[in-house]
Amino acid sequence: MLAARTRVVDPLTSLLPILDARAPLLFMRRGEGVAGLGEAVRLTFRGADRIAQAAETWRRITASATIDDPVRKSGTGLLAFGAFTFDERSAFESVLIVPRTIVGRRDGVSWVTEVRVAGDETEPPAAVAHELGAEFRLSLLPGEVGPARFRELVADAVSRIRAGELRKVVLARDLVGHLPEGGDLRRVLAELALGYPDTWTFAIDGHLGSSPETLARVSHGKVTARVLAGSIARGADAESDHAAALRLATSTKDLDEHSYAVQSVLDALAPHARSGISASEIPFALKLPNLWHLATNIEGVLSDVSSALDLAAALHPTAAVAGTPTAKALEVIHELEPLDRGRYGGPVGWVDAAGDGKWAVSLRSAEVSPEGDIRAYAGGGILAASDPDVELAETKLKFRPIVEAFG
Ligand SMILES: C=C(O[C@@H]1C=C(C(=O)O)C=C[C@H]1O)C(=O)O
Repeated sequence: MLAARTRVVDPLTSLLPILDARAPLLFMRRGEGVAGLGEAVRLTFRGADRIAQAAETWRRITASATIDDPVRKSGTGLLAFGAFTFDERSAFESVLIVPRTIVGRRDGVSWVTEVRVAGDETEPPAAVAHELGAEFRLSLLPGEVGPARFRELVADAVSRIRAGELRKVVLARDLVGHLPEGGDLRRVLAELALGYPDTWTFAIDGHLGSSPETLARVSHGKVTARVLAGSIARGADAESDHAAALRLATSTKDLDEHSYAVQSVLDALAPHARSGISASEIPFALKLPNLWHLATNIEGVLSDVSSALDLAAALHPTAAVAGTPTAKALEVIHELEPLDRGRYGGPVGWVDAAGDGKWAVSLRSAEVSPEGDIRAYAGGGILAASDPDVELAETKLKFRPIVEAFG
């Protein structure tokens, strides 16, 4: 049995300094979001229906909880952070974590929620800022799939697509490194948040990153998503940058790749939003510091009681991280990619007791083990027209946020 009590507090200037240096819990964009301290409950899930199981368990937990929440915004009251593996066979755990103390900040309002577990008399940790640890720099080096191997994998995938086995598959490679003794992960999160303010900066169970892609956001019965697929490097000056965006927006290969990803999201949401879901006809070019992406915003009104986590279960894996058709793409990933993606490519985010929540696709991310071993991931959608060198260059750009944040 859980009891949660939410109160408005004096406006906080930043969520970062209150986080735990080695086990930060955070989901934030443009400085607003939620942070957690301690663990009241930690649930782990495995197997094909790991996300659906988590959604069901969360419904049970919240139904029996006592919630004192006069603030009543999305994210106030009881809340769980979650990070789910991309693949059902991953050795990594999929987790839901209910912190003992939750701190939120949105639209000029800051709040704190304290969570108590029946029988535990200890006080939830206080949300106080503490100074960041010493600066550090580390290099991330090629891991299991180095650049040469990645090019081979892309070439293999292209020939399988040309042979008609599937239309699109997303392949990834990895970089590895080690966190120095006492390394404060808040330094990494601060770099990510500063460099990529328009993305979701997250840290959940040692999985952290800065994702531009919203898998599903539920707020008061409305669902929104942002699909990304199709990428091009930013230009060095205004003119070439504009030309790059134009090239992306008119590239048949990228528009095709994008439409597969949008369709996979529309199909998965349709049963939950019967009165219709709308997506813009033509994708727009989303500008990030390292890349342009083709992007489509999707929105609808929920026609059932699905929580944000139910929708994450319905949506994962989208064509943006797996491919098209999904089952075949997963098979090809298993065959070609000798990596355990961990929570990269999986849903990361939070859900509250009302079912509201925000889930991103974990991209531009890394796993940091309790021992400090780091593995970062980046990938891209491979189509019949893909070129191994271009795909490799794209993963370099996608690694940039994480490489710079650690370096
Ligand atoms: C797979 C990644 O990104 C995804 C693939 C993209 C692409 O292939 O163009 C673009 C954005 C993401 O949906 C990644 O960042 O690792």
